[in-house]
Amino acid sequence: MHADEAAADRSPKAAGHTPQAPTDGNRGAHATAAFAGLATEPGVAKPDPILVVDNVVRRFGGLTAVDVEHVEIQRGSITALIGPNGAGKTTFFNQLTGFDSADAGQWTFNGRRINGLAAHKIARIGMVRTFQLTKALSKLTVLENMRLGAQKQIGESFLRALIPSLWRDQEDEITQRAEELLTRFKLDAKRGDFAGSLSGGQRKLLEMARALMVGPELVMLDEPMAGVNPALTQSLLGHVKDLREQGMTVLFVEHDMDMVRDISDWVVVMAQGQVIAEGPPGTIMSDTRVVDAYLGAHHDTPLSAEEEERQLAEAEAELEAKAAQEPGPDSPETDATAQEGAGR
Ligand SMILES: Nc1ncnc2c1ncn2[C@@H]1O[C@H](COP(=O)(O)OP(=O)(O)OP(=O)(O)O)[C@@H](O)[C@H]1O
Repeated sequence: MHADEAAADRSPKAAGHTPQAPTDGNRGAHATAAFAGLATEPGVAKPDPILVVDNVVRRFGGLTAVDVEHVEIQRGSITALIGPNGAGKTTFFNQLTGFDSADAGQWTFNGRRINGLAAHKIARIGMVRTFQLTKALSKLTVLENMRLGAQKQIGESFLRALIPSLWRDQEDEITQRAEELLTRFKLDAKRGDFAGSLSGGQRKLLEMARALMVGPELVMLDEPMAGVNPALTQSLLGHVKDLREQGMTVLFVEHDMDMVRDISDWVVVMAQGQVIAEGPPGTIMSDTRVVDAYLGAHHDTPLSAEEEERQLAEAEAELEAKAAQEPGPDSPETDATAQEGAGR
């Protein structure tokens, strides 16, 4: 069996779930169409959500880092999760993927409740994530990192331990899949290098490739562009779009608004732990709630030309009045000050 197929067999798709993604190679257009006509309000229901989140709360002492009432992530789409620093995006990712325990809330993946499940179990059923700071193990080679990604996420089965041939077959499959992914991400030439020798961007690629080892349905990327040099930016963007083309759903946290505008079908905005807005990228970027959340202030509407003129004239008059009160350059006071300064 082809390694890709093997991985797919482990996914919930093989367990009977049938995603409604089209197969005509234009999933971007289909994703956009899926959002057409939706209200751009926080918590709006999606036509075919893969992830549904309800009332998730995470507190750190007196600080409520996450307090998300309801959010749905549309299957087969690329959804961006944006918000100012400290909005709670990473903490929210940590709750959903089992890397931290929420104080309250429940969420379902493909209709199955997964709150309370351990991170590796969530990964095994098809929901994986990458980290803001890459977790590649620097003293292991690129290939070993890939293989470890699969092993950790697939886990040890009783049957596998009992039947050595089954074990070897799976080892071969894992290596084959790792090699294929490394080729796809143009890291094959680096397979024997220590992960620690890779550039920031290559590490991001390795992390993304490693996440794909389990054949996931939902890929969650935490700031995929952070620390990536411009030469690799396009390549990374291409890989993210490619995930959607292959039928996966992508949810990513990002500060780079060019990337958000370029690749996302839908944008969810968080501020102070809550979802404050949702909508298509074009609409969201001009939403005053979003602008306010980012700039942390309320803004006046732009000044009219007359008002601008009036305020300028007022400021100039004020400056002139101040200058008239101040001593001139030839005054004795100024000379004394100048001599004082020269002696220091
Ligand atoms: N382990 C922790 N202990 C205490 N406070 C924490 C912890 N993790 C996060 N926080 C706090 O929770 C809030 C949300 O942080 P979080 O990192 O989730 O925000 P973010 O939106 O991902 O920010 P950024 O865009 O800067 O990564 C912040 O005020 C942060 O200081």
